[in-house]
Amino acid sequence: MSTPRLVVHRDKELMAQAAAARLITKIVDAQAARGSASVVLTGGRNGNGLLAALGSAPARDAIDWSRLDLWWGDERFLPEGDPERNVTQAREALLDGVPLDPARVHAMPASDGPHGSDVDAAAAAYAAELAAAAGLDGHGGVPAFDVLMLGVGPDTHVASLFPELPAVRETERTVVGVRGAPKPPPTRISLTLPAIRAAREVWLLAAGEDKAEAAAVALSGAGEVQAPAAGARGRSRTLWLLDAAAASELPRSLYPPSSA
Ligand SMILES: O=C(O)[C@H](O)[C@@H](O)[C@H](O)[C@H](O)COP(=O)(O)O
Repeated sequence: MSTPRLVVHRDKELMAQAAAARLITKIVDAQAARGSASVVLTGGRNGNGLLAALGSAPARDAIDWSRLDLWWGDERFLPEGDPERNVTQAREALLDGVPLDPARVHAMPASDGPHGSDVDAAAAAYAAELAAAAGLDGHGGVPAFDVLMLGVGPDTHVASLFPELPAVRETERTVVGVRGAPKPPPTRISLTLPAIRAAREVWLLAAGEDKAEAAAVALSGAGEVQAPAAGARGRSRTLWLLDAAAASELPRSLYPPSSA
């Protein structure tokens, strides 16, 4: 697993804009190299802020939207179209404004979909969809994601993997149902750490004072069960994209030289 590298930006707006520019370049390079790109989106304010920044980026249409596969790291298990669903918020922030191939937008099942209220069946269906798309360069039953993005919770959760809860301890399955999540709504679907760690690159987004303690804990050697963000590593790169407020409690030794 790759060692986390940090980039600290002045504020959360600049972090979102810089992360969006970074994502555009990553997608364009992947499409040039392999003909398509595969990205895992995250819910939350930082994740949606990045999508909104991408939508207003001058270079956004350097991306061939028709050759982009989008997946989700987690989803709130709510009815289709619920404003609290991550896919609903992503559509509003960006997706409805760009010419994606609908067949390549892989939303996680809703609670009024074919699996009804059975969140475990819905999670298993998404795992099967990932496995079917894994292909020859897939890894551990999921596609070789070019970038997997994760917002970081104040308690160090990523996706819907919360400290000490069963989902963060999962070592076999790639997708699980989550009940009793401390962040509402309580029922969710989430990629597991094995699925997250199959990604080529994992980018963790942490902006705001309320993430300072989580960043410091996750980057200071905490275990992944106590601090799930600590276990979110990419096969070739792990990048923490922070603003100064979220980086304010990091040990000075962890600060990247450029932001000293
Ligand atoms: O479904 C969700 O709620 C998200 O996927 C969750 O993991 C989020 O990314 C973090 O809680 C950070 O959220 P903020 O960026 O809003 O702080």
